[in-house]
Amino acid sequence: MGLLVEGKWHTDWYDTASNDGRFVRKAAQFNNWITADGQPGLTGQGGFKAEAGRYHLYVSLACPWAHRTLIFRALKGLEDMISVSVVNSYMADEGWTFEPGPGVVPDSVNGKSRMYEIYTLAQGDYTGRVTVPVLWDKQQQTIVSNESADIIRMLNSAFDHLGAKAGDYYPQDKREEIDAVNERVYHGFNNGVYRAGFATTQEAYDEAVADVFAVLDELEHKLAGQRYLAGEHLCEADWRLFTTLVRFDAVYVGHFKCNLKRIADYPVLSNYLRELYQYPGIAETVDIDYIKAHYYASHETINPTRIIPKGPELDFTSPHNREQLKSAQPVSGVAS
Ligand SMILES: N[C@@H](CCC(=O)N[C@@H](CS)C(=O)NCC(=O)O)C(=O)O
Repeated sequence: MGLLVEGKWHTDWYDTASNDGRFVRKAAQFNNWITADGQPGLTGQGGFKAEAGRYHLYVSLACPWAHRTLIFRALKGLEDMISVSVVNSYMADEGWTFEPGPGVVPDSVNGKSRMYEIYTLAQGDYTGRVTVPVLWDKQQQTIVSNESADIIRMLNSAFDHLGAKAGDYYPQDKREEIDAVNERVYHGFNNGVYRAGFATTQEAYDEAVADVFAVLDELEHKLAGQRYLAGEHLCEADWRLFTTLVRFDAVYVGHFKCNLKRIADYPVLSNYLRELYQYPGIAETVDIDYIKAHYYASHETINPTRIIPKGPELDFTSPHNREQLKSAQPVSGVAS
């Protein structure tokens, strides 16, 4: 674990001391958008036109934020248009690397061996954390974005005219509702598990765990009466929830001490999780062994022995009962 300061790599764990033991996630620093015509998007510079073969994703299979981007690449059928590299699951003194190992797909675009070299290639004097996912532009030789929330919105629509699969996971008429759910799920749950796991005071941990389970209790109730988070249509908010749910029993219960309950103890959420896992193309984006290897081995301050637990036994392939709730075709026709 480390960070870049003016283009130089420094070995450093997260600073929680200046925040009373609380883990505070820093905002991403590359905020450009790929658009259909290359016009500027919501933030950043223009000049990133959607083109097949032009862009590359750098991901870790462990990272729930990077996982979102792999899911959207699969949902939208962009595998042939956007290439991918996968870092080694072990993140140590050099940060993310392309050291050979299970699941690793080397950096075929820039031939680098460490992720921080991709950041310095884009910006020689970069200061900040070196995170995945990174969306890379092979043409301009730079980072388009390192913010997963933005990347999935680009993948959702910018490549549609080039033959991406139909399906709008952020439809205009649902945006307000999706944004509100995202807000709650992000702070309390997606980032809540990290706030619990990386807390260095009892108070910070207690606060975070209370948030995590308040959200889970709420969602268990909500999803008992509706198929998906924004109603009958599967949407972006569901996929953002999914990446944390699918890691929860394997990693967040034990390693991050979010152990009041497991997802297996929530019948509605268990069925919902299985439905999303079984959605075409999704199971292939989930690698539980890689995920466990990353968390238990990389966070030395949390698990100094680096022993990876054997369990739990998980089966996301068994039947779910969600068909009994009404579903509808997403706006432009993805099967429900
Ligand atoms: N805002 C980013 C957050 C990404 C993020 O924090 N990724 C983690 C892995 S799960 C990372 O690369 N951490 C390395 C570090 O902080 O040094 C996003 O959602 O894209």
